[in-house]
Amino acid sequence: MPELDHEHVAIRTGPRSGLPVIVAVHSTALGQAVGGCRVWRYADWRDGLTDALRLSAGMTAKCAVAGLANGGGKTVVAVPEGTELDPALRRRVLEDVADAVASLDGTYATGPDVGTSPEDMAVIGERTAHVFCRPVERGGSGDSSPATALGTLAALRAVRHRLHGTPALKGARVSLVGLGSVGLRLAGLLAEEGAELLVSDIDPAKRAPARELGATWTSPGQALTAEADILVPAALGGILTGDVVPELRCAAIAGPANNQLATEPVADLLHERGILWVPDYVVSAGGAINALAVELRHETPEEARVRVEAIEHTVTELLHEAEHRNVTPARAATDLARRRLDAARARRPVT
Ligand SMILES: NC(=O)c1ccc[n+]([C@@H]2O[C@H](COP(=O)([O-])OP(=O)(O)OC[C@H]3O[C@@H](n4cnc5c(N)ncnc54)[C@H](O)[C@@H]3O)[C@@H](O)[C@H]2O)c1
Repeated sequence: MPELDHEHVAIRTGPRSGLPVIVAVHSTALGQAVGGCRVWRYADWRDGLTDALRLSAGMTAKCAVAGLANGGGKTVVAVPEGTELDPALRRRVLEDVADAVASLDGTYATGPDVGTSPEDMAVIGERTAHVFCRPVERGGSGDSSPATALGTLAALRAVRHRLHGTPALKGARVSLVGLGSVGLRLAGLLAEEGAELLVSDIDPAKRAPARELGATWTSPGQALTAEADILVPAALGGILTGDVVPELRCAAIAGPANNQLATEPVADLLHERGILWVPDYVVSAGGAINALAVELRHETPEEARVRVEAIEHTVTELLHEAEHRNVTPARAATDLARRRLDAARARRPVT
């Protein structure tokens, strides 16, 4: 059994909702732990706990590599199969989450994730100040997707530079899987830059906006294995499997979709095939960077934008280090996170 390396894990049956509310604080070595609130269906609440442990550790790495003075945490509400989350129950769930977050005295702040929205964060904000991304009119920084898309664009510039010696994306062949909140915005930014876009989504309604951008529409399966300079996963996780790797015809992969690798060793398979894979948690950090800059540091949108665009520099440095040490960018990223965490722990004596 692996060791528990989380600072604090709180599991309670929500007194109002009766549903399992799990808050995992992985690390506060760099500062207050941050990470979204996932409200999702699980066959067994223990699967929700596994998710919370994994996702909160991922947030620690994300913040550390992005150079943020924050640690990682996550909230999971494990909704049992067959439970209908009507508006009344949803409110009770959010109030239970708010009280669980408040009980941690500011060591952790939550935000939106799969199954929650900025509006939900406003409900949580009625009971605790430790919440990010409420709607702008309710005092938050709102939807994080625009900043996530902008940060992904910055990562793509770094990849393009590494592949072709220029950060300009004009003429770059980009294959994008998933035209949701982030993917569609990113497609728009790439179209403005003059990239050659191949796009896909399981939702046929996304075909019309794709056409408006002048992008070529294809099926998700074909987009995944299309000949391209850069493949951009922007839908759900797990699309890079051991079986898919031999079929890929792209030079690099960089996208915001969480947990793209079906299993960790796929990073090595990609490396062996000479395909550059930039870890998703590095590429997708723009939303968190923006929310923390605006809400914690009270920076202007322009100052926050500069921080988000610095993802280009972060990725450039990572790719440089990976090449220099002949390791995968994934390895270079985890090593960087570990160095920053170790340095922070060494500075902060145990009380
Ligand atoms: N929104 C953010 O700020 C943010 C931040 C960090 C990471 N992410 C990650 O980025 C990804 C996209 O986020 P989003 O907010 O745009 O989500 P979203 O739900 O708005 O969009 C996802 C899109 O993917 C499509 N899709 C689902 N399965 C697909 C498949 N098999 N093939 C092709 N398309 C498929 C959906 O139809 C939808 O259009 C997610 O993995 C998310 O966890 C998002």
